[in-house]
Amino acid sequence: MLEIHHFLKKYPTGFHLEIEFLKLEKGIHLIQGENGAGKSTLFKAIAGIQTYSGNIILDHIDLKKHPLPYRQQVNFSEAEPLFPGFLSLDDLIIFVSKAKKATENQIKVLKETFQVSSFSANPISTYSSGMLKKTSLLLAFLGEPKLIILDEPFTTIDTGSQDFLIRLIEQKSADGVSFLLSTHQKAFVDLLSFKSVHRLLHGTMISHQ
Ligand SMILES: Nc1ncnc2c1ncn2[C@@H]1O[C@H](COP(=O)(O)OP(=O)(O)OP(=O)(O)O)[C@@H](O)[C@H]1O
Repeated sequence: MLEIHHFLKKYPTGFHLEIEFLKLEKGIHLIQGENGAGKSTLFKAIAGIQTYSGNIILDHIDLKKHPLPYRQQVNFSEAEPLFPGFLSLDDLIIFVSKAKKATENQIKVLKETFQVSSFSANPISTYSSGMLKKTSLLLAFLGEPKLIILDEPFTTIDTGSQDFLIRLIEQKSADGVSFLLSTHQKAFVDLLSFKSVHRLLHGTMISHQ
């Protein structure tokens, strides 16, 4: 499904993340690591919003050679999402649905699932942190991605929302969608069945299974 070759990302601060080779088969994958280990850096690169050296390939599509078809297949919810405050979730749904080719029915189901209808027409500047997180998570499920990257998806959302997010991930995974997840919350590691688990340690990746 996803292959990474000769990956290198260096920041001016001196931090560098290096992955010689990584192959992830279809399934749910966990990336662990302490604060600052490089998880978000890796996720942003795989999502196509971070420069890097090397190659990232999803189902034979190289991100650098074919950025548009690649990005059509990969959705990303950031750990701390930022959106223009004057837009509403409904505005973002219209924009992202066009880019990701989401159907009206899918939008309706996702709005019901994430229970966002009470605030989705309001400007994002008025959202609580949980509403903002739901906004980012909902957008990550739009369209027909092959890979959904969820960086710390369980933070700030309430326990009911955490439960339905687990179910949604399992359901989408059963439909053939792969996931790349990070979480500092151990309880969720035990709730999902991971195909592989990897740990980043000072910019180096150690694979456990
Ligand atoms: N834009 C940037 N410019 C310079 N350094 C950065 C930048 N973004 C991240 N870093 C550095 O890269 C390293 C890895 O950061 P990253 O956000 O990828 O870690 P993380 O594993 O996601 O951490 P956390 O668990 O705290 O979210 C850190 O040392 C951080 O300071």
